[in-house]
Amino acid sequence: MAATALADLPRRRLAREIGQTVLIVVALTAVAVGLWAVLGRSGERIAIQMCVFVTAVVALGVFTGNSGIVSFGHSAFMALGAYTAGILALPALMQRTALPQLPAALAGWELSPWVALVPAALAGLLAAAASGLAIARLRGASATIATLGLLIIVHSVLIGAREITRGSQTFFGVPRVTTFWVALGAAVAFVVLARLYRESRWGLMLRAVRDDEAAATALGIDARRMRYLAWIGSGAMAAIAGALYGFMLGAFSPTTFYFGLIFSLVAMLIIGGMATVSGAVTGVVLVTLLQDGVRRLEGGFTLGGVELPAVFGLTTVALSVAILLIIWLRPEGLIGTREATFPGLGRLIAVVLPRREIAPAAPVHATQPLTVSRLTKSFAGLKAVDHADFSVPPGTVTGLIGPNGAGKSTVVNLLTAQFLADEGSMRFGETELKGLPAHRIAPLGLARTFQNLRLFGTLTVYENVLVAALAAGHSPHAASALALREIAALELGEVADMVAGSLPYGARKRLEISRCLAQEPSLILLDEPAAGMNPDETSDLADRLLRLTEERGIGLLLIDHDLEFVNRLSSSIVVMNRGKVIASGTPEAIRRDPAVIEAYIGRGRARTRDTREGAPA
Ligand SMILES: Nc1ncnc2c1ncn2[C@@H]1O[C@H](COP(=O)(O)OP(=O)(O)OP(=O)(O)O)[C@@H](O)[C@H]1O
Repeated sequence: MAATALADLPRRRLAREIGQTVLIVVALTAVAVGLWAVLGRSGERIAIQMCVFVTAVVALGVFTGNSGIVSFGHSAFMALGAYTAGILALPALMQRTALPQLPAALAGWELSPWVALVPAALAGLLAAAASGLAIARLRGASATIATLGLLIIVHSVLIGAREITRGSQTFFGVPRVTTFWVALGAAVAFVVLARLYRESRWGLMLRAVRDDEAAATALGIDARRMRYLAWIGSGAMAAIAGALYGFMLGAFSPTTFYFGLIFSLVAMLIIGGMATVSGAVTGVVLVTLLQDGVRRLEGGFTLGGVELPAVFGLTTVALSVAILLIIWLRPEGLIGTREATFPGLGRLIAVVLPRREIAPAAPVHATQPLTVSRLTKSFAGLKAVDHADFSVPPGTVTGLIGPNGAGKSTVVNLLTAQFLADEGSMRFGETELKGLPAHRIAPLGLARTFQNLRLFGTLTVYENVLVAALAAGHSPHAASALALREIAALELGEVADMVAGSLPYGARKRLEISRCLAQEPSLILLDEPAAGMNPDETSDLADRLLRLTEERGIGLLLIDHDLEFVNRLSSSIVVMNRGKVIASGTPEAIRRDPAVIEAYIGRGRARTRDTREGAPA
């Protein structure tokens, strides 16, 4: 991709995003209006329920889709929203009849249903803010189980608080104001909100955390905070969806918002594809149509003259079969991991959007040395790093070599707080790194790559680099210009719009370095950047790294088994063996050091990759 085409990428991406949102809104409106037009009154009812469920599933997707954590707690937020809005909007006479013992603070408000949506959202927000303190700390199955706990707790509280909710009895008399246009308007508003969030700085960072939490944290992204923000936002949105559902039903009980509801909502999200807003909407539309179709057959029907009996629960069976089929045939859901798109529309919108410029590279003027003293880390008695001492002068390339298992990667993992050090200190300039949480390391100017590539697999090359620049605190405009610069620097322009997970190996390796550079670090810890590369690729990488360090003054701590590569780049080399630093000095001095020769060859390792590729001899 030529530089001009690369500079055009953010504009095309923004146009595509706008096109995607327009496509969802138009498709949803067409289905809703179509149902009403074709089926009349019953179609209108189905369309209203479909749109209310779109608000609920889109709200659920804001957390579940972007964090990858399935939540069963969102119907609890819906219940809180429905009861809060219902109580406050209940006509006074009805309130006295249905809830004679309602506490004075809640009685007699008789709010307009639209005004009642505000306290409903607040109730969801507060409940999410409180429960999120625990849930945002968790990930995977433990987080999902915690959300299940939330659902059970809220359900029990609603049943227990009889004076406020009528307990397990039906809560009735709620004004039925969720009309077709209200439901459609809310669904469209939620779609736009969810799309804005997904493509925002916070949404992109949470998706990076979802794809690889360790890599995101190494960029300075606070994973818990990102999950917490999404949980709160989606909790408030789910409460509004719940209030609209209550205003649609007019009467409900705690059971309305229990397992049955959340099972349907999660099923819709899984069927459509939970990673995207278009997936959430597709899931709701398809499941609504499926359920409605099957419900018509539930009471029995005649097929080719044969009378088939009524089958109770056929809709639930159909939904379960649909989920099983999707999980089996297309685990990422019908829409997949990329938002549904309409290419022509994106190109049209691109014409009116401004172009971004590629930012010029500025030297970083690294001034902070890295000083490691008496650093120690044991794993179950094995001293992976044993009182290691070395330093990396600012703006220089220092090699860190040693045989397999010497402790090199563990040093990098200690420096970036992936592991906690047992003893010793690691100072970067004036700052002690020991004790800092992982996401506080990158902002100091310390970036890293991983021995086993850790990219954000569902994000594009551009988004991988963009999220690094955003995490470094740049404005969206500056981050975009920076991302383009680093993509061009590593010659990734051709693949800039491709999903990182689909790149060839060499390009992935370069992308990891490009992502580091977008943070404008003063020191990069490169863990085996040339591993798996052929000699031509390795020599090409060495040229690039030399250019980067010379032109920009960035320092490198370079780990690699290819000693020719390390020798070519490094002004000094630190050698580790069995956790200890056994030598340090210039490449020439290291090559002649008897302890180093012993470590590499003395133990009969002459045929290892290290020695083949130019071990000190
Ligand atoms: N998370 C862990 N749990 C237990 N042991 C570990 C862990 N990480 C590393 N080790 C052990 O610590 C020692 C040092 O490993 P480390 O990966 O740091 O070595 P290395 O020099 O980077 O090796 P290589 O060049 O093969 O990557 C090894 O014996 C390894 O098995």
